[in-house]
Amino acid sequence: MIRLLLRESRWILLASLLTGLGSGLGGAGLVAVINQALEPGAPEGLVWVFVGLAVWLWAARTASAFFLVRLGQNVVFGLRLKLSRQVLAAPFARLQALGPSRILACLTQDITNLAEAFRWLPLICVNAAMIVGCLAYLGWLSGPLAAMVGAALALGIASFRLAEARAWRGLKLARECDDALYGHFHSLAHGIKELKLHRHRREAFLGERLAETAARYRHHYLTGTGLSIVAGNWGNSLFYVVIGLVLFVLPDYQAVGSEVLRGYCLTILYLMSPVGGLIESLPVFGQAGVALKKLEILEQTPEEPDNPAPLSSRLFPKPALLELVGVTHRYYRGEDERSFTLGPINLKLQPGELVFLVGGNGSGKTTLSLLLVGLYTPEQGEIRLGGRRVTDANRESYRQQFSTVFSDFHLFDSLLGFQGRELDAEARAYLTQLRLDHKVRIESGAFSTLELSQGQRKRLALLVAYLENRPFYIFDEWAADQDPPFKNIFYTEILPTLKARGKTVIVITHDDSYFHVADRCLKLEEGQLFEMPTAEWKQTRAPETDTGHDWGKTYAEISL
Ligand SMILES: Nc1ncnc2c1ncn2[C@@H]1O[C@H](COP(=O)(O)OP(=O)(O)OP(=O)(O)O)[C@@H](O)[C@H]1O
Repeated sequence: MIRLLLRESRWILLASLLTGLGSGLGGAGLVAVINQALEPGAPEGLVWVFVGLAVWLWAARTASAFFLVRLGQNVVFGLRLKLSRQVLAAPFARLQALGPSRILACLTQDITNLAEAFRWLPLICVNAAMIVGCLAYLGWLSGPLAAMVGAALALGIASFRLAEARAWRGLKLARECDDALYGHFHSLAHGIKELKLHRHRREAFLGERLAETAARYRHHYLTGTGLSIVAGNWGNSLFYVVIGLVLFVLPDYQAVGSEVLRGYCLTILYLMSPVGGLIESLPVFGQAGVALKKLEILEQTPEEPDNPAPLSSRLFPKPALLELVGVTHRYYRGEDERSFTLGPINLKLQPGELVFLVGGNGSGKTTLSLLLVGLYTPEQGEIRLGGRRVTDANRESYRQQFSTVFSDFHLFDSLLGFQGRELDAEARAYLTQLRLDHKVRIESGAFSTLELSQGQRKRLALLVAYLENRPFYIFDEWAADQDPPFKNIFYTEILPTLKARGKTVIVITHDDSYFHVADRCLKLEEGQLFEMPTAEWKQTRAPETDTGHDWGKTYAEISL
């Protein structure tokens, strides 16, 4: 963590450490002054030294705390952005393997634990400086007495180190439970309907899952922090042993004189507060250490090369032929489970082609679409666009050729990443066409609401895809949530219009009554891709539906 701090801003750190040290030494000086004031015949001007030291202590403590809190927040801010960037730069398959719960736990819990440690950091510095100052004063009072206190401190530290490994293990196990807890909270938030409607399921979820994991967390956390507290307090109590020894057991030390003994006892009692503060902070730092280790999972995730080329200098020609040559993708799972392999896939998609992709559940349609858009990297074979091979160096640019609405799409509350003065007007025209104008308004690129039905949300996602205006479109079962009139509009107006604009459109669908709309129908069976014979799908007829709509005309009017 210190390395992290140093990297962020070594000058603020240095300033805060110096002021922390100053405040600690000021505290020790204050004890010396108090001790002197208690002696008969204390010098007259001592009161001004006392006032000066008190003011200095206040100023140094405030400055040190201010510097370190600021530094801590800088680090937390930097870490939040850095880790979010790292998540965005990690390969999609790796993020899928990590799972959302682990990523969320890192981005929230671990950063919070680090922030908590930074909150404690100023106190640690002040306390450490105070301990050093008090020890120096003790040394000045009596060398042998200071050696005894030093020995008690060393014994305390050694016993803490003995317990530390087990304490660390407890905190680490507690942190592992965090990942599972986030998974349960995710189920709680997203499965609320299913849990409310089924009493036994709800009780099993609460009792067997959530409570069990939360109890495991509590057990490991208490083991971790409990050991730190016991070992730390044992170290602190050693000071009483030292005071008792000197006052009642070792007569030689009584020979040093009552003033020295009083100063000695006073300083030790004063010393116990900073030592106690240090002990209290140890579990917090233990947790921060565990958090840093966990964050390494994200930090060590390989990054995809970022291609900063502006969109105007696209690497791929338009319109372009998209080719998949011997492309495969495999999901690796546990030894005992059957793994799924897609491909080898050989496929050519011409510009302006409208292609339907069909197949049973689990046949590999979504996997193929993830390969097509460049979110998965082919394990074997290659993808070519306009004759140019897609590689790590140009994959980022390649992905910018696709507009998608996946079945698990996400809607942002505004048109992020879009520019242009006509944006609102264009978006509003589409809202009207998508029959959403009575539900959603768009102001400065922001949607007034996302509280919509699933079918309406999908229409909004379609609107975003339209505005993107890219050469390739992929819709994953888009029409599944649409009412019959709008399903008809989608297949008979929206898709042909996109085709007419020269877009290559891939539609994953089970709507066999609309297959005739397509130029080609591809079928996936257990990861193998076939071209369906035209006779099998060209005869299909759409159900009679009056839409009262002319999408093609509107689309042309809005003119992307
Ligand atoms: N992230 C993953 N990890 C491991 N296996 C996966 C993963 N995603 C999908 N699979 C497996 O790959 C196979 C193909 O899945 P895919 O989602 O591509 O099918 P699909 O044709 O889109 O199915 P559906 O019509 O149900 O959406 C399935 O057997 C599935 O179990």
